[in-house]
Amino acid sequence: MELPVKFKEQMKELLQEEYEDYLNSFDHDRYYGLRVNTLKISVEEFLKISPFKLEPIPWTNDGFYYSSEDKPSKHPYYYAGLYYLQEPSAMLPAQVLPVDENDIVLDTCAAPGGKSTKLATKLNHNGLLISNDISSSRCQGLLKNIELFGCDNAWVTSEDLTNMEQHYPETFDKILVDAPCSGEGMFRKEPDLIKSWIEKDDTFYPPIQKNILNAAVSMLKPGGSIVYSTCTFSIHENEEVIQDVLDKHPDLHLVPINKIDGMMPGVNMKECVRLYPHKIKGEGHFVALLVKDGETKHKKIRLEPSDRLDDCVTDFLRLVKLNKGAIKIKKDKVIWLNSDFQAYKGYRVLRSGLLLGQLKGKHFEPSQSLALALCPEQFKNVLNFSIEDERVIKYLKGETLDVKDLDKKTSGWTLVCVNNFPLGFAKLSKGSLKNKYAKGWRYQ
Ligand SMILES: C[S@@+](CC[C@H](N)C(=O)[O-])C[C@H]1O[C@@H](n2cnc3c(N)ncnc32)[C@H](O)[C@@H]1O
Repeated sequence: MELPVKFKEQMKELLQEEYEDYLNSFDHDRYYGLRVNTLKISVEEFLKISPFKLEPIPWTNDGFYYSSEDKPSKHPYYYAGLYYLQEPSAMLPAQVLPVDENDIVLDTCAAPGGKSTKLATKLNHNGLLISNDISSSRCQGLLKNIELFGCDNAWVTSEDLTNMEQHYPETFDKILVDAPCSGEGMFRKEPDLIKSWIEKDDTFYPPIQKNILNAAVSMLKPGGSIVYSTCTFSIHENEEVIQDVLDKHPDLHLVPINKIDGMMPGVNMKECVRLYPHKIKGEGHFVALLVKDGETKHKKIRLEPSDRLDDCVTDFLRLVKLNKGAIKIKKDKVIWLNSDFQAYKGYRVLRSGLLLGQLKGKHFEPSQSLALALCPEQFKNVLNFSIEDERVIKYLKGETLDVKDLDKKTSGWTLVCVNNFPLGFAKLSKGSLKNKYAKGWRYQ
């Protein structure tokens, strides 16, 4: 891999005698990481059923290295949302943010959802997660990952963060800013980033990062915490951005992040963490944790009453045991809400809570997101395949299946599971399974 001369000079100045070790890290393959979805399964239970050989990632409680020969994205457990595939160093920022279960959390630059899905596991179905990203195309992937993970307490929104600032002063208990950056830390994993690094000089990202972080800080409640992270080494995009926000907000201070073996402090900012590929088993990253002076208070949630529901929705809901919340109709969509968070006019909201399903004329079709947010005990009719059953992949491909050997009696809406983990819905009739697995989610 040919690194740009200017980049090499910068790294030499930054790393001094360690520079050669850094260059040698390019001779080593990148590392592959998987993070267990503790909304669906404990780490302990996952390790018992894991089809892959896993080795713990030292800085997370739920992350593991897997081998490049394994293909976890092709396994039915991936389709059941049991894990997220994430570069190991990228697991650190959300791990560091101290989320409490009833917090209102904002993930400012969230797509495709690596860190949001971790924040959702920390909330454990409580509180509220606002997962936002300026790019509406990247938000489609974010939405799918939020749904696959079975998050029922998340909003997915697509807004320039600096537009949100004036509408939500001191609103969020915890905020993550995983800022857009020049990506120097990912050159080994994604060599294509080198091209865009050459095109943009080092004055491009810092003003964007400073604007995003300062906007985020103004939306943070007193007593709240904020994590700023990038996957780059540039001091202009890391320590200088932190210094700028500290200068502008005297009520903000840095909190030291525990350094595990191989983690380095920030440059003249010992509280922060720098991850280098020659020091740890992962790619390059920077993480800072900041706290705003004061005391956070959780306000009591006042849910609006549910809307009047069509008979077809009421009939379907007799099959489901939902947790406490309000059911709202938005055009043809039926949504379950557990928060009283309000959107301002013009705020682009892709999802506000859990999509239960859609009205199609006089019929109600339950959604893929509902199936993934349930556990089998919450649905009346369940059809469970064993992990070895070849019909699992056929179901994920959208095929109609003969299931007489498993169930001859059930008719109507059925939750299809693998090893008791929901995959999607089907309609059963006399042992024949009419597939309702969402088209855009199918196995390829
Ligand atoms: C490093 S990526 C985020 C990765 C994500 N946090 C994850 O873990 O999967 C940075 C993101 O910032 C978004 N972004 C850039 N400028 C933004 C802005 N002004 N407001 C909100 N999001 C922005 C980009 O679209 C991009 O998806």
